[in-house]
Amino acid sequence: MNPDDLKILVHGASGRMGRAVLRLAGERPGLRVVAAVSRSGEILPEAPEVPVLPVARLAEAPACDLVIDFSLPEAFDAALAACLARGAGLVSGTTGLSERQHAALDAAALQVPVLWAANFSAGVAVLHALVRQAAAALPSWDADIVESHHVHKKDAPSGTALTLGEAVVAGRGRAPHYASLRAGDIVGEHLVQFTGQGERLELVHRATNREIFARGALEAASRLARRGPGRYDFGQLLLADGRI
Ligand SMILES: NC(=O)C1=CN([C@@H]2O[C@H](COP(=O)(O)OP(=O)(O)OC[C@H]3O[C@@H](n4cnc5c(N)ncnc54)[C@H](OP(=O)(O)O)[C@@H]3O)[C@@H](O)[C@H]2O)C=CC1
Ligand SMILES: O=C(O)C1=N[C@H](C(=O)O)C[C@H](O)C1
Repeated sequence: MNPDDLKILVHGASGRMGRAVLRLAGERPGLRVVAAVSRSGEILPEAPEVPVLPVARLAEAPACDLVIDFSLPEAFDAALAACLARGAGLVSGTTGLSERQHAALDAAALQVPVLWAANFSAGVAVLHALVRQAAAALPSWDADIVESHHVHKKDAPSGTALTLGEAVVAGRGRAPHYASLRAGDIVGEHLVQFTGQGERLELVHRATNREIFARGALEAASRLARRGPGRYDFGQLLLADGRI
């Protein structure tokens, strides 16, 4: 893969995130969307010059270096298969994946670079470390994670809530409780709350524009271009020198 001319296929292109990726990809030098895949195969106004294939014709998509996937669990297997068939890397933000699908990501990482992240925002990348630190310092306090999203979101708890829950477990060995709210057009909010006797610690992240996730995924794609096969972590890739 040529890191100065990275050829990208966008999977789940007609969705909220797919369209944001198409809209913003043009801003990034060294990166080119060569095709998009959606269920209908209709040309998308965000990138009218990009050929769009219906999912049934994914195999006909042109060669690419990386697939950026924001779809749904039922569509995800096809995106991963397309990567393996082309020797292309994968940047995926699809949440609600099954254990089998996470195992398939591990297996694919033996052949191609793979980066799956439940959240491509810089703030949540930092929040993980804070949550782990708080959980380790407050092992006897109650831990709860409350996530709020728009009414169209299908999975609950959100992928971010679950990975923040993993940080809680890493810190104190016990899982938190989860609560999910679906309301209006909330882009994505996560509250991690530690409650003791007479005091409460709250760590909150609020996304107010989903373009931050699209920018994060494009940034991940650019950074993955210089890497070989393996499983990569968004936080580690982004915070390689400890800061954004
Ligand atoms: N990691 C992160 O930072 C973020 C992750 N997400 C996650 O990204 C995913 C997409 O979110 P969002 O864009 O809001 O969702 P949308 O529902 O808007 O988009 C989903 C996309 O997947 C396509 N799709 C659905 N079912 C199938 C199928 N059976 N076969 C092929 N394609 C299919 C849809 O096509 P069609 O238009 O035809 O329905 C659409 O293009 C979700 O899992 C969400 O949780 C979201 C934001 C940030
Ligand atoms: O579906 C969404 O919108 C979002 N999904 C991700 C998740 O499940 O955590 C990330 C973000 O919160 C938006």
